[in-house]
Amino acid sequence: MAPPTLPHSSLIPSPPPNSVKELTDAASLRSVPPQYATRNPDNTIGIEPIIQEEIPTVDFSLLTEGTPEQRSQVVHHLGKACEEWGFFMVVNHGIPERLREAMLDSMKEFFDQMEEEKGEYAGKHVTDPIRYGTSFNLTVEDVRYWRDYLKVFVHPVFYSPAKPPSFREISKEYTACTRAMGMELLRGIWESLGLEENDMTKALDLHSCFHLLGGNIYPPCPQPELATGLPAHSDYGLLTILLQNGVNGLQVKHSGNWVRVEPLPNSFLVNIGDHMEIVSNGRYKSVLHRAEVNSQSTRMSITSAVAPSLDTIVEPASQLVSDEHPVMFRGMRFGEFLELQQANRLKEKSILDFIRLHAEW
Ligand SMILES: O=C(O)CCC(=O)C(=O)O
Ligand SMILES: [Fe+2]
Repeated sequence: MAPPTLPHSSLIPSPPPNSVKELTDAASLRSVPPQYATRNPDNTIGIEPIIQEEIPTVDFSLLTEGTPEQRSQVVHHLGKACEEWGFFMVVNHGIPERLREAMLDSMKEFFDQMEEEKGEYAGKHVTDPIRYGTSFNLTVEDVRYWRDYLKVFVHPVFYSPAKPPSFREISKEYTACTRAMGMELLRGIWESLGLEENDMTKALDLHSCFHLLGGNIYPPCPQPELATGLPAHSDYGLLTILLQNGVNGLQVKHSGNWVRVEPLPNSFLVNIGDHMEIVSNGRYKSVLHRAEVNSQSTRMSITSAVAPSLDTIVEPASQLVSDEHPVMFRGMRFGEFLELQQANRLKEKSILDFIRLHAEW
């Protein structure tokens, strides 16, 4: 990939910044440093079109408070959204707007701290319960992505950074609400596969489910056409519930095209993760998504990944395996999958492909 043309002063070697925030706060940048130039806008070969399309919407209130007919309709709709998109918007979820705003504000306050303060959590390993960093995994990447992150384990054991002071209480409430929503969605999704709810809780040990709260910040970028917020990847969990700060940038892959996501006000975005693809024996596939950056506004997203317990060996549900649909994946302990995903380059669905036994049907 040809590097972009840079002004002479940018060629003086300097230590790489600790974070994109540090890089962009320090000076008014006119161009992106070479290691962040992950795209070549002149190379149009292989670039897929980006389109606008309506994303499925799920009315959560009908799942929890609807009549039996309404519930079965919404379960059917949910199943279709999982099968055709692996991605949907959730409306009427009942999580107060003040809590969503407070979570975004508190996450912003975390990123606004001095680098030394955040550096306390500069985790080395995926099993560190609080991990602050930049890009995806600097030890295996030779490029940098235009995002900083915070990842916090919030279940089965709840952790929180000590600062900002509001973080603990807000993230506790926020994660309890999103986990409850995630469990309800999982019940509906499981039902849409014709499976018993109890089987799911047992098979995936959901009482001890692994829940990770993530924060992403994508500061304004002087050359957004050269940089990438996050490259195409799937998430490892069962479901990811995403909230953004009103600045768009997420794209999902649908029927071979990239679709720009413009969420409805007050909605959450939900995507299917690799472990749903595994347990459903490939019926509901994890969706590729990526984040682009822009030159105007700081984008932030908060992710809640709900996953099996770390010690569960996840394999396809036996009820979904038949002569016609042979077993698609070998079983793997969820914790091991997580370590593999986090220790390698972020590249599409490469970790899922590692345990795949057959080509997709
Ligand atoms: O910021 C976004 O919209 C996407 C974030 C994401 O895909 C992730 O954290 O895995
Ligand atoms: Fe993701």
